[in-house]
Amino acid sequence: MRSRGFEVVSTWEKEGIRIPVRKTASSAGYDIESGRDMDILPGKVTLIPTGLKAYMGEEEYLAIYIRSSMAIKHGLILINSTGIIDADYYNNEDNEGHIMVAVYNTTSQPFHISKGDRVAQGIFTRYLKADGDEAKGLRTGGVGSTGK
Ligand SMILES: O=c1ccn([C@H]2C[C@H](O)[C@@H](COP(=O)(O)OP(=O)(O)OP(=O)(O)O)O2)c(=O)[nH]1
Repeated sequence: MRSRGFEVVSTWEKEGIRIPVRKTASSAGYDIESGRDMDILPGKVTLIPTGLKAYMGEEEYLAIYIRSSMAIKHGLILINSTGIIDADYYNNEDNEGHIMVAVYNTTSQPFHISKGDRVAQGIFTRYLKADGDEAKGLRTGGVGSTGK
C-alpha cells in the first residue's frame, strides 16, 4: 500500500528530474529542485515548475517552504509564504498536479537558477476537519480553480 510520495509529471521532460529526498535521517523537508533553467527577475513573481506531483492521504497536504539558504543568501521568498499542495491537486484534469514554487526576488539583481538546483522543501502534514464538515467538491486545477 502506498501512503505518500512524489512522481514526475508525465508531460514534463523526465531527464534530470529527481524525486525529492530528505538529506539527513531527521530532516523534515524533502528537497524540491527546479524543473528548468530560469532567471528570477527582481521585483516579480515567478512560478518555478518542478516537473513533480505529489500523492498523499486524504487528510494530508504537502506544505512548501523556501530553503533557508535561498532566502538568507539569495533574497528569494515565497510570495504566498507557504505553498499548500492539496491531496486532490494530484492528477487534476488541468495540469496533472504539477507543483509550482511561487518565488519573489527581493533583491535588485536577477538570480539564475539551473534545472536541478534545490529551491524549496516540502513537508507532508496532517490537518483536522471541523464538526459538520461535509465538503464534497472536486478540484479541477491549480491556483484559483475553485473561484477567484
Ligand atoms: O505554491 C503553490 C500553491 C498552490 N499550488 C497548487 C496546489 C494547490 O492544491 C493548488 C491550489 O492552491 P490554493 O488552494 O492554495 O490556491 P487558491 O487560490 O485557494 O486556489 P483554489 O481556488 O484552486 O483552491 O495550486 C502550487 O502548485 N504551488
